[in-house]
Amino acid sequence: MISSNPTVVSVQGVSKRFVMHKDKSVKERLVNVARSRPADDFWALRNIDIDVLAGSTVGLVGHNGSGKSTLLKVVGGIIQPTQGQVLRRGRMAALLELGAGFHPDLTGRENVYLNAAILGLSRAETERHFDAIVEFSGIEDFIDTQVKFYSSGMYVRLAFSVAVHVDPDLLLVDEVLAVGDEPFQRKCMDKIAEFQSEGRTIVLVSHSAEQVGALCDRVVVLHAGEIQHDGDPAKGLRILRAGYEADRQHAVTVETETKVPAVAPYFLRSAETQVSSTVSDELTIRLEIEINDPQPSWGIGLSIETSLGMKLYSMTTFDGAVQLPNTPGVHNLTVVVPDIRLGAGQYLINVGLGDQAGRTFHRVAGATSFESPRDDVGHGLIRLSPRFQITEGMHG
Ligand SMILES: Nc1ncnc2c1ncn2[C@@H]1O[C@H](COP(=O)(O)OP(=O)(O)OP(=O)(O)O)[C@@H](O)[C@H]1O
Repeated sequence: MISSNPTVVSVQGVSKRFVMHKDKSVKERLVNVARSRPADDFWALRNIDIDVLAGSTVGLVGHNGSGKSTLLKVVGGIIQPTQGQVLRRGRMAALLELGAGFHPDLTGRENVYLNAAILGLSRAETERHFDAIVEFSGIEDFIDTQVKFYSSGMYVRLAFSVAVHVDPDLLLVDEVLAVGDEPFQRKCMDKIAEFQSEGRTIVLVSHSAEQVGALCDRVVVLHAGEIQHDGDPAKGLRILRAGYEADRQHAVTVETETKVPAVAPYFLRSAETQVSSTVSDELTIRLEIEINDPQPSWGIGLSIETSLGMKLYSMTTFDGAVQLPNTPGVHNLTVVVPDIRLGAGQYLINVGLGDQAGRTFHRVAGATSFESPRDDVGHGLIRLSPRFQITEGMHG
C-alpha cells in the first residue's frame, strides 16, 4: 500500500472531446458521404485538475451527462484524455461498466483467473483467493457457467468480488453497484468500509446522495464537464440539490412567470441549522425572513427530509397556532426542536412561506441542512440506544 507519496491519482488539466456524428439514418449517412459533413465536437470534460490522496474516498456526482463516468474512465486509463494527463500509482481495480472486463465465452472460473491476472495477480495468488472470491460473490452454483448466461446481478457480484480480492490500492466504482440486489449492495458497502479502514483509496460515481454522504470524505460535483465543487461532501450534495432545484424551479418559473410578483411579500433571506452537542439531540433552525408587503395572514412551513428526498416530517405554523410578526422589515426567528433522534447522516430542511389560502410566497427546498452524528450502536433512520439485559438462570 502507498504511504510515502500521498497522491494516488493526479488528474492534470484533463479535457476530453468526443466527436458526435449526428447523422440519423443510413440514407442520411450515404447522402452525407458525398458532402463530407463536418462532425460536431463535444467536450465531455474540460480542464479537470484533481489530486486524490491515499486513503481518501472521493465521490463523483453530477447531473446525467455531466461527465462523471467519462472522468472515472479517464482515471482508470480506459479512455485517453484529449488534453492533459493522468498519473496513477499502485494497483488499481476498476468496476466501470457492466460487460467490461469479462469474456462472455469463458466461464466464471476462467474469468476470475483472467481478470485477476490482468489486475496483476499471479496464478498462485489467485488460487489462494479463489474460494473467498466465489464465496463473496455468492454464485457458487454458476461458477462453471459461461458468463454470457449470467444475469447482470450475477455479473456484478463476480466482478466486484474479484476487484476487492486483488488487494488494490485504488478502487474505482461506477454506478454498477446499483445493479446488485439489496443484500449484496449491503455487502459491498461493508467491503468498501473495510477498505476505508485499511487506508485504501476509492473513487466512485453514484447517483445516491445517501451513499455518497455516508461513504465519501470528498465530493467532486461536475457540471457540463467542469468541476463545480471539490471538497466538503455536505456542501457538494447541497450544490447538487440546488442544481436540481434550480432546474425544477426554472421549469416552474417558465410556467408561472407572469404570476410571480417582482418583490415577494414574504422572502426567506437565510436559514441555518445547528445540532447541539451539549443538549442532547436539540435542533435549532434560524430563519431570517423579510416582510415586504404584509398580508392578512402568513405562515411558515418546515419539512425535514433525508438527503435522498424521503420526507420524514412536515409542519406549518398554522398547525401550531404560532404568533408571527407581521410588520415590514427583516425578522429573525428561531425554531427549537428538542429530542430529534435521527440516525447518522445528512438531512435537509425545506422552508416555505405562504398563507392559509394556499398561496406560496417563497419556497426554498434544501434551505439548510444538518448532519446527525454517528451513533455508537447500530445504524438506521432513527437513533436508538438499546440496552441488553441478560437474564441468567432461566433453565433451572
Ligand atoms: N463514447 C462517447 N462518444 C460520444 N459522446 C460520449 C461518449 N461517452 C460519453 N459521451 C457524452 O459525454 C457526456 C458525458 O457522459 P458521461 O457518461 O461521462 O456522463 P455521466 O455524468 O456519467 O452521466 P450519467 O449520470 O447519465 O451516467 C454525455 O453527454 C455523453 O453523451
